[in-house]
Amino acid sequence: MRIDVITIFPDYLAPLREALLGKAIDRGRIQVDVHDLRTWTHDVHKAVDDSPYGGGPGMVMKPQVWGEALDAVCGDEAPRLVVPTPAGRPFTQRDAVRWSAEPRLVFACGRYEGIDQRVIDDAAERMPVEEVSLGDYVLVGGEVAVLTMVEAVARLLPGVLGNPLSAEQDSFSDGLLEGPCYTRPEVWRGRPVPDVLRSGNHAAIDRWRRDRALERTWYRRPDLLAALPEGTLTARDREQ
Ligand SMILES: N#Cc1c(-c2ccc3ccn(Cc4ccc(CN5CCCC5)cc4)c3c2)n[nH]c1N
Repeated sequence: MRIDVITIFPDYLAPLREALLGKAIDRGRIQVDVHDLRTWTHDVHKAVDDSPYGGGPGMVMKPQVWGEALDAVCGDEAPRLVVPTPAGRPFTQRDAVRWSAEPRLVFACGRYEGIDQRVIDDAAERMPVEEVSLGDYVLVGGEVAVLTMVEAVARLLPGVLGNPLSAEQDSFSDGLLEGPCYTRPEVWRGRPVPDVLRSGNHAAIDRWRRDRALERTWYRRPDLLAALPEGTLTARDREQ
C-alpha cells in the first residue's frame, strides 16, 4: 500500500516512521510519503489560508493551494482521499478494514477552520472522497487524526504486525470490547491472576474471556451490544 499525507506540519507525521510501522516501511510493505502543502504556494509568504466568506472565527485553507497539491500527489490515479474533519462521519474499525484493501490512500490534513469545501467537491469528481471524524472532541488540525487512521489501517496489512492473530482478536472485530489481560507475576501487590487463566483449560479460558468481554461491553459500550448482528449472542451469552 502507498500512503500519501499532505500537511503544513510534516514533522507531525514523524511518529509514522517509528516502531512496527517504521519497520514495515523500511521493509517496503508500506510506502509513506509526507508532503508539505506549502510546496504548492507561489507567494513569498507561502500563504495557505485566508479569511472566511460570510465572516466567522478563524481562517480557511485556500482552494488553489490544495487543488494544486492534490493534482500533483494524485496524478492520473484516483486514490481514496480521506479528509479528517470534526464534521465528518465517525471513523470506525470497519473503515480501517475497508481502507486496508486499497492500493493507495491520500490523507489531507486541514488546519485553521478547515479546507475550502470546493476542494473536496472538486476532488470528488475524480476520486472517492471520505470526510471522517475521530470522535466527538475538537482537535487543532487533521494530523493527529491521520496518525491514528494510518496506524489503524497499517496494522491490518500483512507483515506489519508481529502477531497477525492479534488483529483478528481486536476489540470491535467480533463486535465486543476485549476483556482484561494479565501477565507475570502470578500475584502483584496482593492481586492474583484469575485462576482460570492458569488452569490450562482452554475451553474454560475462552468462556471466561467472552464473559468478561460481554460484561465490559455491557457496562462501557451498550451501544455495541445493541448493534450486534442478529444471532451473534448465544443463549449462554444472554445469561451473563
Ligand atoms: N478527524 C478529526 C477531528 C478534528 C479536526 C480534523 C481536522 C481539522 C482541520 C482543522 N481543524 C480544527 C478545527 C476545529 C474546530 C472546528 C469547528 N469550528 C470551530 C468554531 C466553529 C466551528 C473546525 C476546525 C480540524 C479538526 N477535530 N476533532 C476531530 N475528531
